[in-house]
Amino acid sequence: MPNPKRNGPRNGGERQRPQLEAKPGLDARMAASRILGAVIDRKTSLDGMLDAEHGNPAFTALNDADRALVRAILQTALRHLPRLELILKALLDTPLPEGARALHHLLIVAATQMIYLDIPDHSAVDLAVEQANRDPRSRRFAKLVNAILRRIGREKQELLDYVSDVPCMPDWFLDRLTEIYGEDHALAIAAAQLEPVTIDLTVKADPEQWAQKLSGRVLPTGTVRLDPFKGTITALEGFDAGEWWVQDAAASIPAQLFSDLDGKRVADLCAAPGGKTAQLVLAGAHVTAIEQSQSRLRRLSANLDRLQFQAETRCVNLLELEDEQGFDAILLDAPCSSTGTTRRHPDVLWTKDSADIAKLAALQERLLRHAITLLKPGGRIVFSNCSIDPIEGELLVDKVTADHPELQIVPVDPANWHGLEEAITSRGEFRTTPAMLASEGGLDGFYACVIAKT
Ligand SMILES: C[S@@+](CC[C@H](N)C(=O)[O-])C[C@H]1O[C@@H](n2cnc3c(N)ncnc32)[C@H](O)[C@@H]1O
Repeated sequence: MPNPKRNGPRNGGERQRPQLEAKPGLDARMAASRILGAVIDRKTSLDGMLDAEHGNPAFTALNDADRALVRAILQTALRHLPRLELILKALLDTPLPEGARALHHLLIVAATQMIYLDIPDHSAVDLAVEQANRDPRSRRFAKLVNAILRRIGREKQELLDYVSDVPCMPDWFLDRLTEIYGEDHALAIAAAQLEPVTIDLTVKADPEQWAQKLSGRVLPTGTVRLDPFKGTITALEGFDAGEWWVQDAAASIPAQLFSDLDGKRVADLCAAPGGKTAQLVLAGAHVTAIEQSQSRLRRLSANLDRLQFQAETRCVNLLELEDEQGFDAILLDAPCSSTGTTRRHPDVLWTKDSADIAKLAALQERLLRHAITLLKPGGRIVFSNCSIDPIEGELLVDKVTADHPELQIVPVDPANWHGLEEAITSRGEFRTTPAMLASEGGLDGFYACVIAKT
């Protein structure tokens, strides 16, 4: 047999590639495996890789239906990762070779489809075996892939029962939550993030009427929570007319913690994509929206345009912002670990660790200390973020207020928050976790605190 590599291409220099038969759905599964690998092994955040224009090339090359499939596979796989890994471990006589990461990801993707996404077993198995055969790193394991996945098909229910009590979080995070909230609450948070994701709207006016029109209900935050529906959000009544915007119930709390904002000069310091800017404008404030990312600021402006809202926008690093006049009120919704949003962003727990949380807390402390210098005496600042670790919330506020006798926490009045009393701390801060408002389907984890400057 001649060695094609040594002899080189024969027809005028053009290399002949074997034509691989196109298999519907195979490209999507290969993209899902590759992106899963980037999340787990290289700690790359999912959002960027699933961006329609600038995302991972394996994703952007897909049609809309395949993109939706990849999203569903990845969200589901990352939500259930510890259970899926335990199932694979139970089915393997010996562990996979350490470097066989492509094989591991391929098996997780196929198992996700068979166990959690109701894809017919034969189709998932065929495609996974084909995928293994097409990848030189996994080819020699094609028979193993076939055997393991067929067993999953046969023993699905037993396997699900076997892992049903396993919390779907990395150990370091579950340990940290247990330390903060106690074991029961920590396990409730782990369970809550497996619940179906809810869609919440903040409406300009009349939530009851919008809840009726769009088939939803009004939550204690005034948010309209939609019943599960098929279709696209942008096709719903009121979207084009700018009557509402999508915003998780918890994310709507911080901007509601100011008292009268009418006519006040208010800074929204980490503003994009602008959900809270819109609330401040709606409350009658003259808003200056500060955001350091040009592309995110463009998104904020587009969102405000749709809502027919106006705000001054400035693309600047908050740490370099100066303002002689001073603001009457400031909202600082700081960049954080986002550990309260794992229902929607399950990759967070696999791409961040405790060192990231500490780094982000240090950044937030600098941002808060600078924000205080921009506030007029007599003004109020609301500090918030979507982390559920007090290092980024309660403890950080303690540290900063301890150095500033002119700052005091203004307690939130539980009487104004019927149904959410459990989310108000003894000091009067807001502290939601995904395990709260359980009868309504939960909400994101958030921290928010009102601080007055004398
Ligand atoms: C948690 S998001 C804000 C969400 C926003 N408040 C909302 O409700 O739609 C944090 C934002 O802060 C921006 N950011 C981070 N560091 C910043 C800085 N030093 N100066 C200005 N903006 C910053 C990020 O680009 C990001 O858009």
